[in-house]
Amino acid sequence: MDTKAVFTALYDVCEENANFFSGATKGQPGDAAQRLVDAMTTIQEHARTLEPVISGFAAIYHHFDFDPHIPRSCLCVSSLLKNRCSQCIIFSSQSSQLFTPAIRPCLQSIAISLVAFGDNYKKHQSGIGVAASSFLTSGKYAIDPELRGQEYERITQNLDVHFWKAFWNITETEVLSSLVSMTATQVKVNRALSVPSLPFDLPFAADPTHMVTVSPPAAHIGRGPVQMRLISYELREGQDSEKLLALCRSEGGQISLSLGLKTKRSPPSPWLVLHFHGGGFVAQTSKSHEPYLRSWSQDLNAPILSVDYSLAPEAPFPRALEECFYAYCWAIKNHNLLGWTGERVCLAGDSAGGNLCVTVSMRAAAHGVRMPDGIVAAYPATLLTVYASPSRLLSLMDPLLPLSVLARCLSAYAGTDPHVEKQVEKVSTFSMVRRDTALLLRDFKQGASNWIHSLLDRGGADSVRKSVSEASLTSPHTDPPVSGKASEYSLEKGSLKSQTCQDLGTHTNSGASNVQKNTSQTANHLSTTTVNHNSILDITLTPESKPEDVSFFLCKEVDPSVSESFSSVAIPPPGGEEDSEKPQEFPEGFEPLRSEQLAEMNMQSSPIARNPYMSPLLAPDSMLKGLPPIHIVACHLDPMLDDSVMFAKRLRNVGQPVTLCVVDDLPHGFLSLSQLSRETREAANVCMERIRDVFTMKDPPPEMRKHRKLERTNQEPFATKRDHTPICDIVLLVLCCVVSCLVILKIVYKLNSLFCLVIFIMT
Ligand SMILES: CCCCCCCC/C=C\CCCCCCCC(=O)O[C@H]1CC[C@@]2(C)C(=CC[C@H]3[C@@H]4CC[C@H]([C@H](C)CCCC(C)C)[C@@]4(C)CC[C@@H]32)C1
Repeated sequence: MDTKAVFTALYDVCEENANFFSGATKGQPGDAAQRLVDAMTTIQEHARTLEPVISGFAAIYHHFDFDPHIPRSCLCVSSLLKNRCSQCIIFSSQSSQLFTPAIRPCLQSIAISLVAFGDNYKKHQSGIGVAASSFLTSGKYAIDPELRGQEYERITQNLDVHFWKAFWNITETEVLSSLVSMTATQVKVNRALSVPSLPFDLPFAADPTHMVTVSPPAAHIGRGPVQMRLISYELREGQDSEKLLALCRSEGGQISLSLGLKTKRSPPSPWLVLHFHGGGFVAQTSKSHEPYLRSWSQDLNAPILSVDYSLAPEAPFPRALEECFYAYCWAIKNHNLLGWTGERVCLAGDSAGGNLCVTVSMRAAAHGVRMPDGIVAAYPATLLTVYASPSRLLSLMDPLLPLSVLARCLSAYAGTDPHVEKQVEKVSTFSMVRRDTALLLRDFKQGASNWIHSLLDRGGADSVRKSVSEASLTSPHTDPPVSGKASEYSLEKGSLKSQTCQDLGTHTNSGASNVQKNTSQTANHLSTTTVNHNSILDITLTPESKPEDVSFFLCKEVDPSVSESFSSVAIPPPGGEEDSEKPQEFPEGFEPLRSEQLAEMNMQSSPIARNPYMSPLLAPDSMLKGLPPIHIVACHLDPMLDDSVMFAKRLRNVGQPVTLCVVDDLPHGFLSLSQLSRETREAANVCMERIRDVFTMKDPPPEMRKHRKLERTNQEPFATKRDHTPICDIVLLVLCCVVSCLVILKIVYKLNSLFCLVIFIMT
């Protein structure tokens, strides 16, 4: 990268903008324009102090490349800096400018929905009330980006994981899920299953005459059925068997099997996709991911079994892993019920689900059962520790997955979330919609008056905002942890420790690794380590354990080739001895811009996050060697892109078949947006093609080890499907209709009462 050119371009952009806003072209600058001019000058000053530091880094960037053809996110970040950073810093609400134009409106709509939802979160008792009120309040956020930015900041920094759970599950409400269903591919089989957790045997892969017992999930929340969903475009033999029907769970009256009596049964498919959904380990279900799963099922002509694993913070690590592994083994054992011959199975998942694909395979290897035939992981989370990387810096302005939210998901999954201790009344949007609709009109009135108030009076908007902030201060969600709870945390952690160790293996220490060595140094008195040649468990679960003082160290270990270059740059390891005393120093003259919002954010990840079953990027070579071929489909604007590149490099270095595809200009989570634009649909199709490769490939050819990069072209390379109507338009249309109907109903109701009164008086 030509750092000099980048900085020159940045100075020019700032200069141009400053000249423009300083009124060189049109009269006197106003207050807002003056702020922009000042911001441009500040950016220029900061850039001047940063230039030498970045030039130093530029000399070693290439050590982090997967290979020279895949531009690293360093480059992406700097090109963003060059082109758009000034815009983003100033217009926080415009961070969606980073993304491909087609999905910008969707991201903006999601951001508006988020702030409106945050505004009404906990204020209303009925689900429809929250929805209607959010819809009304969204008006003020749509027209006022600055207000939106402020509210977005308040929400992302202060609201806890239960808020994110509620918002991320919003598409599971009946209204939205029916809408999504209507626009998605229609499938013959869509069944929610509840598999009782009982131990069973599977053949030992190396010697099928021996059996391995698969124990049911037990960590944290005890034994309970494992939930999954079977999706199949065609009805296949076995899928309507008595045995499978007995496992069906009801989904609030929804028809889960749409077939007539005469529906033809196709023979079982030789392929099965076992899917683990994303959602930060804390939210979403197979239902939220149905749209793209249904279309994959059609295009791949294969059944898909998607696992609804238990979610954090109620069920932290390793519960989800245990359930997904159990579901994997159950599917192998019961292939005839799924319309699958048992031939090829591909694990597929996005984000948190990508993590589970890898860790389930690691577990299958550790247990000696059959391995999956391949893994397709979309923007997977492979390193769940807190350390900075260029792509992670993107999360500072990622509209879908901001840094504070990542940190919350992490502590929820690691079992260190303080909010889980409290009996929080959860806002389950799904159940709320059924509540008394009498609350609706009250909420509706309140929302409408807030909105009108905010439109008529800007001061009014401020007071609404203030009352929201005050409410959030007193809300149980944002209370700081009570000190008296500390002992309870350690108790809980203690139990987690024993469960995890017992469950994830009782190996002997036969291959000490550096990872283990380092973590033991960190918290020597309470660490529990069981290590053998193919598994490491290092669980240090103490409230006293130090923060991430080894993360930098681990970074170097992940890729030893970079350690020398790294040490030649003077970066102090985070949390080092000197560091813990002094605050972080910045280059001379550099004054970081600070948010006025007080954040309640825990940036210290528990040492459990370094367990390879949680952060597969930290697994020793021996554990990676047993994995099946892995196809990673990452994207440019993903905070976890660097982790994916490093993971792919590690796999390649140990001789594992791996492909890495980086999709341009799309955000983390593009699969969930696949119905919204051509670009996201193409990217989803790339994932599907990788799954097809797993099914059709005989042995991984040498070129598997090479990367592939998807360039966006003007032709439609994956034009297998018709264009869908953009779902957000439909959502908006339907919401408009619902609100208009309600208004009409109310008017009719009032007129009716008036009419009755008149009749009464007349008679
Ligand atoms: C300086 C850098 C320091 C970095 C320190 C980082 C520390 C933490 C490191 C690692 C921790 C990793 C933790 C776990 C990672 C999990 C990743 C992970 O699984 O992330 C997923 C979380 C859910 C989500 C955001 C996502 C994808 C798609 C999103 C969905 C798209 C549409 C959906 C809307 C609700 C639709 C609304 C429609 C409306 C009515 C208009 C939306 C937004 C729901 C949420 C998902 C990614």
